[in-house]
Formats: sequence, structure tokens, C-alpha cells
Amino acid sequence: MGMRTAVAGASGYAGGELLRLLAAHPELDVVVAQADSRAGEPVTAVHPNLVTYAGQTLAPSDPALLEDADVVFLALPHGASAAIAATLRPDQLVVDLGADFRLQDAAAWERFYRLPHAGTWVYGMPELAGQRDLIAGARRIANPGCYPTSVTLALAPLLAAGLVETDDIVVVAASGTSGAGRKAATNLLGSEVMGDLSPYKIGGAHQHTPEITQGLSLAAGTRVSVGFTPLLAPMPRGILATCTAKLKPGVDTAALRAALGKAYTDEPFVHLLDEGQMPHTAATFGANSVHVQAAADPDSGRAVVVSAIDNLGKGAAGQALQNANIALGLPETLGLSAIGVAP
Ligand SMILES: NC(=O)C1=CN([C@@H]2O[C@H](COP(=O)(O)OP(=O)(O)OC[C@H]3O[C@@H](n4cnc5c(N)ncnc54)[C@H](OP(=O)(O)O)[C@@H]3O)[C@@H](O)[C@H]2O)C=CC1
Ligand SMILES: CC(=O)N[C@@H](CCC(=O)OP(=O)(O)O)C(=O)O
Repeated sequence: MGMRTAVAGASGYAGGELLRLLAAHPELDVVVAQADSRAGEPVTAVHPNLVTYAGQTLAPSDPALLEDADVVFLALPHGASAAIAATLRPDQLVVDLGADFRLQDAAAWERFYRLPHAGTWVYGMPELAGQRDLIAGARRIANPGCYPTSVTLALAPLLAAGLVETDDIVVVAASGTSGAGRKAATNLLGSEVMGDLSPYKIGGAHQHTPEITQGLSLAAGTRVSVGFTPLLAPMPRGILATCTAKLKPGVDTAALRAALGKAYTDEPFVHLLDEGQMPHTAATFGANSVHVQAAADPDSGRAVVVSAIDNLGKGAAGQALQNANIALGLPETLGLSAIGVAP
């Protein structure tokens, strides 16, 4: 028997992906899979792909059921984690996939989420300088958002190396529909999304803007300014983030690629693609990987870095499991794959 593991929000998209990954994890055993409105339904009725859970039903969202777990993953709507987390013991490892504990700036949290700020936990982005050491041994981890994962990992090495300016970062990122969660599915009917590409929350209104700013400012060592525009793309999974920033004088493509290559050479999940190869969301489908490509545009004087992730993989459940592995002292890659499903 491995460590007793609970997933709250197991009927959702992120919770379902966690169940899928945990089914193949040799050290973590799912003993509780909780739902809310779908409690009592068979796991396979909600997630038909999860055949190894046949015969198991989704438990109700009663925090008392989490008491016996060594490891608790919370995959709940924003604002729902704090009350549950308050009932858990300090020795239990808790990884929150929601936004509740990600931001250090309480005012920013309250402005973008319109709820009281619950606190700040260790930010679970292992590849961001300094974070892996903080995650190791932590018992409360705030798992990053999907867009912030794709953007921060694309730009952080360039900011850390001082290759780009910090005052004019512009990001346009397209997400697949599962990013909006299962609950939003009624608003994302195939007939409305298929064949369409559309922005939303334009003008700095997206709730991930302060989280992207926080991560990039940490990398830069100074406060950065970011303009972020999200798009909804007609695909079930995946984020493609196009990130640009003003080049410092004399910086060329080779310098950008050298900084990214140096930062990620030993990273199992972040891959700087060979020159000329482009990130494809489909290549990260089902994996915990990040694919990155960069070029300097000498005419506009801007660095262009493009990254692809699976929003439910490195953008949610995969990164959550990576963080749990690190916190528990297990091999970081246990139960995770860098190899996506293609085509
Ligand atoms: N989807 C994504 O790509 C990503 C999601 N996340 C984050 O993960 C979390 C879950 O997202 P996602 O899976 O997409 O959302 P879903 O809407 O698909 O799932 C939400 C889950 O939470 C349960 N739930 C809803 N309300 C409550 C409540 N009051 N108490 C307990 N359980 C409740 C739902 O149960 P039921 O359905 O049974 O009512 C369901 O299991 C969110 O914080 C989200 O921001 C993070 C990164 C990426
Ligand atoms: C396509 C889509 O709607 N995506 C969601 C992603 C939010 C999300 O998943 O939230 P966290 O990553 O912060 O937990 C959105 O833009 O709000």
C-alpha cells in the first residue's frame, strides 16, 4: 500500500486528469475521490476513460473524508479550497490546483477574484529559479494556473539573464475549451466553439494577469509589466502562448536560445525545440511537457517566445503531481510522461 491519496473535485476535468495520472503512480493510492453535485455516481460514468476505477463511486464533498489521507489534491472552483484546507492537518501534503493560495498580493487577488484572500502557499512551479527547493518538504503547495505556466516558463530565463526589457511584455495565448472546466461546458457547446477563434477578458481583465506578473517579476528580480490577452481555441486541450518583449541592444536569436537552453537543459519536462521546429499543442497532449521556441525579430526589436502545454497536464494535474513528488522526496518524474499523444 502506497501513500493514501485523496482528490477533491474528482468529477471535474482537472480532478479527472489527476485520477488518470494517479492510476499509474506506484507510490500514491487513491482512497477518496470526491465530487459535489455528482457524488454517488460511478467514476466511470463521469470519466469513461478511467476504466481502472470501475466499481468505485464518487464520494460526497465532506472534508471529514479527507482526514485519513496522507496527500490531498484540491481541484475545486476558485474560493472553495480555503475552507477545506483549514480542516486539514499540517502534516498532510495539500496541493491546491485552484488559485486561492497562489498570489502574494492580497489586493490583486481580491481585485481579480472578488473574494477575500485566504493566504499564500509555496508556488509550485519547480522550474522557476528557487522554487524547487521551497517545494521540497513543503506541506502546502499552490499549483500554478495554466496560462501562467505556459507564459512564465517561456519568458523567465530571458528576464533572469537580462536579455529583454521588463516594461513592455505582451502575451497572446490560446487555450482549449477544457481550460474553462466541465461546469462551463454548457456555454462552450461544440456548435459555438468549433470553427471559431475568439478573445475574452481583453484589456488586462484576465485573472491570470497578476499571477503572470508575479512569476515573471520573481524571475526578473524587479516588477515587470505584462499585457495579457487570452483566446478560446476550438480544441479540447492545449495552450499556445505567444510571448514578446523588447530586446536589449545586441541580443539575437542565438542569445535567446542559449539562455533557454541553459535554463532547461536538465529539466525533464521543459524542452527547447531545435531551431526551425515549432511548438504544437497536440505534441504535448496528455503529457507534462512544455515545448518552447524563440527567435529575435530584428525589425520590431522584439523577442518572440512561443510555448505549448497541455492545460490539464503541465497546466494543472501533471504539475500538481510533479509538485507532490518533489514535496514527498520521490523521483520528480514518477507517474509522469514528457511524451505527448500524437497525432
Ligand atoms: N481546467 C483546467 O485546465 C485547469 C483548471 N485548474 C483549476 O482546477 C480547479 C478545478 O478546475 P476544473 O477541473 O477545470 O473545474 P470543473 O468545473 O471541471 O470541476 C470542478 C470540481 O469541483 C467540484 N465542486 C464544485 N463546487 C464545489 C464545492 N463547493 N465543494 C466541493 N466541490 C465542488 C465539482 O463537483 P461536481 O461536478 O460533482 O459538482 C467538480 O468536481 C479550478 O480551481 C481550476 O481553476 C487549474 C489549471 C487548469
Ligand atoms: C479557456 C478558459 O476559460 N480557461 C480558464 C482558465 C482558468 C483556470 O483554469 O483557472 P486556473 O488555471 O487559475 O486554475 C479561464 O480563462 O478562466
